Amino acid sequence: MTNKVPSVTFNNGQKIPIFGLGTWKSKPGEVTQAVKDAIDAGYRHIDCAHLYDNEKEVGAAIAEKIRDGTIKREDLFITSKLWNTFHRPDLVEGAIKITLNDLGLEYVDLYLVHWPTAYKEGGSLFPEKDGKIEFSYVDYIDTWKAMEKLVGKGYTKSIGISNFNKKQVERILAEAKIKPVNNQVECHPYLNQRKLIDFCQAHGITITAYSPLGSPDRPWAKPDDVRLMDDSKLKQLATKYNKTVAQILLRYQVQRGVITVPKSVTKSRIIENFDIFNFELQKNDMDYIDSFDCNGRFVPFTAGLGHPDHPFENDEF
Ligand SMILES: NC(=O)C1=CN([C@@H]2O[C@H](COP(=O)(O)OP(=O)(O)OC[C@H]3O[C@@H](n4cnc5c(N)ncnc54)[C@H](OP(=O)(O)O)[C@@H]3O)[C@@H](O)[C@H]2O)C=CC1
Ligand SMILES: CC(=O)C(C)=O
Repeated sequence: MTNKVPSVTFNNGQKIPIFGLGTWKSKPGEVTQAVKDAIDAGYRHIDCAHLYDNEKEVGAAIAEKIRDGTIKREDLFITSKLWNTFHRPDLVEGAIKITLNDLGLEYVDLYLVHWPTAYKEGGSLFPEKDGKIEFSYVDYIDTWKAMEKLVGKGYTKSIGISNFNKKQVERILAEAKIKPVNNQVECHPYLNQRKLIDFCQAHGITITAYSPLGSPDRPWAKPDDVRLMDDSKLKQLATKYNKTVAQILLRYQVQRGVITVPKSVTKSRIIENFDIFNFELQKNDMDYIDSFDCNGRFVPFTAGLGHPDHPFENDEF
């Protein structure tokens, strides 16, 4: 295995390792060990969010790996995300301070607006009334202006967006003093996001692929749902390259210049997923994988359905 992870350069000159560890659904009791295992394996990029309810335990791993001399803070790239209940501009600084306090850090490297859709502020992360999510209608442009202030205050090196569609990215670009550096979106062969990637990259916005393995542990998965990692065409490619399906899926992203953050709490898989920098998919196989696109979303964001800013309801991409 090689520890040489290429990086991608943002429009502000900051570099992000093209490969990192996802932490959604990683239980507080297992994520500290997973992050330590990942750092020991060579990962230097961890993808976090207030929503994941485990930032304290991620922070404990970071602190331990700094304490034992494996890494310095500046060797790491830490991303976190502003949750939907904190979109009101006066809540944004408080939200990042909670995250920084939980992670035990003075700054994050990248802070993303998690979704363009605001929820009712103040209480539960999924505020509900009569079985429906209670929305708020804060314009994400106003949220973005508050995000911009976080950079000047040193709480984050860069700011970006997540789950924003083309029209929403265009609106941000038209208003921004600081351009987003990154749009983190679901991306894998069944939803290859070619159009959104081309659009964002043309405007200097990098893409991070979330759920690159098809998120088999997503809470709403049903037993007979399609499983990306069971795809027979991907299995054939894995055999051809003497790699696993997961490694083919991850290599596909990094080879097209897309940052990716697979989640695992299993040490052997954490090591396996990282072992993708010593082989190359042939151009015809990259094109073949591109042809699997079928607008297949594993994270449809039903908790935002009906919100005027829902990113997947009305627009082509
Ligand atoms: N911005 C956003 O809105 C979103 C961001 N994300 C981010 O992206 C990350 C990754 O996406 P996520 O949805 O978690 O799903 P992934 O596609 O990364 O899949 C994770 C699942 O795959 C399993 N797995 C990992 N490696 C292997 C392997 N080599 N072989 C077989 N199974 C494997 C894991 O199991 P195990 O852990 O048991 O090993 C887990 O069940 C998230 O954790 C989060 O950080 C995700 C969704 C939305
Ligand atoms: C996992 C995640 O980031 C969601 C559902 O917003």
